[in-house]
Amino acid sequence: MLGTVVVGIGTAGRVRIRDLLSPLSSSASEKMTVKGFVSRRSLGEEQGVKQISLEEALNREDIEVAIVSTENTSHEDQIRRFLEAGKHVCVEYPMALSYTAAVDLWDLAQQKGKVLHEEHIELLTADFKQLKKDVAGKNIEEGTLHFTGGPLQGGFGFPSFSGIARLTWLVELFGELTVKTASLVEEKENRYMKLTAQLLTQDQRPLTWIEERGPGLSRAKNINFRFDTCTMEQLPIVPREPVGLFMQDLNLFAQKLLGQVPPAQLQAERRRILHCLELADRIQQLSQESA
Ligand SMILES: NC(=O)C1=CN([C@@H]2O[C@H](COP(=O)(O)OP(=O)(O)OC[C@H]3O[C@@H](n4cnc5c(N)ncnc54)[C@H](O)[C@@H]3O)[C@@H](O)[C@H]2O)C=CC1
Ligand SMILES: C=CC1=C(C)/C(=C/c2[nH]c(/C=C3N=C(/C=C4\NC(=O)C(C)=C4C=C)C(C)=C\3CCC(=O)O)c(CCC(=O)O)c2C)NC1=O
Repeated sequence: MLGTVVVGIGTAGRVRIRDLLSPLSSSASEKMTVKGFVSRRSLGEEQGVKQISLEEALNREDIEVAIVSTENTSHEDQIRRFLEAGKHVCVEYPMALSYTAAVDLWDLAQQKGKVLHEEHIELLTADFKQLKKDVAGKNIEEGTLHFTGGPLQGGFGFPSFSGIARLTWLVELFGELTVKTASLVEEKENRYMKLTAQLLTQDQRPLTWIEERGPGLSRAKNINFRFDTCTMEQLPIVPREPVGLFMQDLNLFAQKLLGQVPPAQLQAERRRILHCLELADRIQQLSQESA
């Protein structure tokens, strides 16, 4: 059994503990067992699981795996510590708030011979899986992905990083991209922000990504994809799948821990993750230059 610690008890961390306590039967995650959790607050217990200190989590030999579910600004440091301590790491996206930090972390994981896995539940949703099928084989001429949501608490980093899931959608659908322009409108007093990035596909087709957050904005993604043969103006409407998103991700991570994921798939994932973080970095740079 792979002893596991969960770090950070927010929405994601609680779901991680829940899933570890009742893994999907006959799945790789049955090989994981939760040994404790780490929090900066004194919580004592969570779902019957005991709080332990970060030091204990790093030093205990029966803990081989860490799931990092804290706010984004602390991911890099926590991943580094757990990898240095010889643990495998699963981190909620984004793994870091700069491209160079992410490259360093992947190098460290390789050097230590440990699995580094970045969760991407946005790729596991039923609507995305259908969208990917619908887009396959079509030629994009121009497209927009407009995300709206409520304001984020502090610690989530620049919006191209906290919104990496949208960038990851675009890259999964249309291939590697370049950034043409980017700008950020921020009204701190209103807790409002809007990031607009102009991207280009390898065929020089324009894609616009808008990430907009403010009070009263509900969590939604609007698309407008113009292809040579048709236009898509809404996400496919499909029922939710029976297995939860974080549970699907846990299974994928567990399969990596058990060596069941082909190297080519691991490499492709790593390349996509680094590409998206490089785009996020460039978007941040251009936004700050244009400000
Ligand atoms: N909630 C979701 O559905 C998803 C979340 N994620 C990722 O999971 C991670 C955690 O997100 P959530 O659980 O939703 O956030 P959250 O805000 O519910 O939880 C974050 C945890 O960090 C603690 N925290 C935040 N700032 C702190 C500070 N400055 N000092 C001490 N403690 C602090 C909070 O108390 C909480 O325990 C993020 O990286 C996010 O991008 C990724 C995909 C989906
Ligand atoms: C209800 C309040 C609610 C909160 C506070 C919330 C937080 C939240 N959801 C996220 C992603 C996400 N959250 C979800 C889904 C959910 N996540 C949930 O907490 C719930 C209940 C669902 C519904 C099934 C998905 C699928 C993602 C991946 C990114 C995406 O596709 O939008 C993220 C990561 C950053 C981001 O991509 O925006 C945060 C911080 N999501 C919420 O819905």
